[in-house]
Amino acid sequence: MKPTMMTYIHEEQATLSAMLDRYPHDLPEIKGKGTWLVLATGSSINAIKSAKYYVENLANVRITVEEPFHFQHYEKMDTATDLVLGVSQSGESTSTINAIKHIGKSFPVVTYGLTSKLSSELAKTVDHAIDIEIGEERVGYVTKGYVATIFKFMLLGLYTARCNGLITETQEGEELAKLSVAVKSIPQIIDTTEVFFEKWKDELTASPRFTAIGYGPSVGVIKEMETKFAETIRVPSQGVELEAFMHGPYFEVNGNHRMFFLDTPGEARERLLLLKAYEQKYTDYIYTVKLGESSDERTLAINADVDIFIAPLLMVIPFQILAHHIAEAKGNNLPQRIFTDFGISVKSKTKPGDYA
Ligand SMILES: O=P(O)(O)OC[C@H]1O[C@](O)(CO)[C@@H](O)[C@@H]1O
Repeated sequence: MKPTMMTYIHEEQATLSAMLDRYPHDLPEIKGKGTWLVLATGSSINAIKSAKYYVENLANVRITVEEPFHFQHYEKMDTATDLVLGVSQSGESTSTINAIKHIGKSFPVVTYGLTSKLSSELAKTVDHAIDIEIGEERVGYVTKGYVATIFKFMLLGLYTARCNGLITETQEGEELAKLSVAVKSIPQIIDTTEVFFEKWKDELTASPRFTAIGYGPSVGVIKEMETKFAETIRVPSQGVELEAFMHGPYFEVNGNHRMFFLDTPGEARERLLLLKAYEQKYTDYIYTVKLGESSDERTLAINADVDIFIAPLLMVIPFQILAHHIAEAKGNNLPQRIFTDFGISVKSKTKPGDYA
């Protein structure tokens, strides 16, 4: 039988747990490098945005995350940059490979690549390749590889903190224990999402438009909702940062709009709740994905003991499942691949994806 998104979603817990067991495995010892540039596109850039704050806080580094094509052609390299990391699950996204080649030729900076394919062009291009450790994901709408990319980057941050003496061995162990708690909660998140989908299936499936709103570390999550819903459900879907939504996009809201609010602790939460209450006057279709508990039936509560920096690893899982289920309920035949010549035609990939 062909694997589906759900096949890989159900493998997420075991995969991440095995990565934890192998830690620090193939992670490089990065010492004395404080200004990192990360280049990635699609789900890979969303994954890095999701892990960025965790890594920055722990490893005391400054991370700039950029779209590689735009960066290569229009941005100016910060000469303080002392590490460049290209992230591509397939290792075959041309923009990431080309930007790394360009930087390697023009600047004396060490390059790393994070990929699940060590034989890929990205892996061959960089000075040091790091394995995402999932093997190949044979469904193009990536799920397991997405959370594994977040996780591996988090583990890289943790190991870097340790290598630079920023945390003790005991603190490193405590951090690994926190990550383990997060990983153990995945089956419960899957179950909760299944119940949520069954309840709201009809109105979600009938939606002409989806918007997700969040802030801080959740921005990676809402951006991945945008990517995953567009790839699978194939109706306009947008992830908008909370404050950005308040400066224009709110004019678009109408009674058909389905809106997801990502409710996480933080200073910005008051504004999120104000916005949610405001929009509830204009559409009935407001849903919340919340860290913690809730008795509200339109809230999908992720009851896991994680902080806001680890939360993006878990909060994306409901969106992965909803993307799959809503697409199937709409009658989109996901195993039937479409636009198979796209990547080569527009030169966004070095080769067609090897999908089931
Ligand atoms: O992580 P990669 O392999 O560079 O892929 C980036 C993006 O490109 C796609 O494969 C589409 O071309 C997306 O599914 C993916 O998110």
